[in-house]
Amino acid sequence: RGKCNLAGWWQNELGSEMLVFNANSKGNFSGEYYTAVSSAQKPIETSPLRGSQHLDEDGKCTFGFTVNWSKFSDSTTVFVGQRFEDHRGQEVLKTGWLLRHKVNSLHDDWQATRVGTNIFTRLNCKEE
Ligand SMILES: O=C1C=CC(=NNc2ccccc2C(=O)O)C=C1
Repeated sequence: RGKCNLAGWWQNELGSEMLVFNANSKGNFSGEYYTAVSSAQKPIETSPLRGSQHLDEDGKCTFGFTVNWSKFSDSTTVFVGQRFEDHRGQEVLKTGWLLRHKVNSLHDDWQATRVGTNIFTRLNCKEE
């Protein structure tokens, strides 16, 4: 597992957490996303994520992954980004995302996709 190992626990600035499993030899990985964002205070449930990363050895791999918010709402978020180490050597995932929520008619398609950015940092307190 080279320097670009994304496996483990991450947290974004919204307080959402995700557990990423080890990528296979093709760079494909899966994981579980625990959103801090949900209208109703539903019990924290996990949403599945699936993604793909580059396995370059310099530790600055690019990646993308999709979160299916199946349990919460008929919507999907795709994240795309890159791993960096900051000046303190802390790992950071700089990402952009698109959130698509289901709309009932083609006429509403214009308002169905939101865009934003997220920064994920490692959650060291959690074990595997
Ligand atoms: O039912 C839902 C629907 C959409 C959601 N979007 N979360 C996000 C969308 C973009 C970036 C981060 C998050 C997050 O949850 O951290 C979460 C639960």
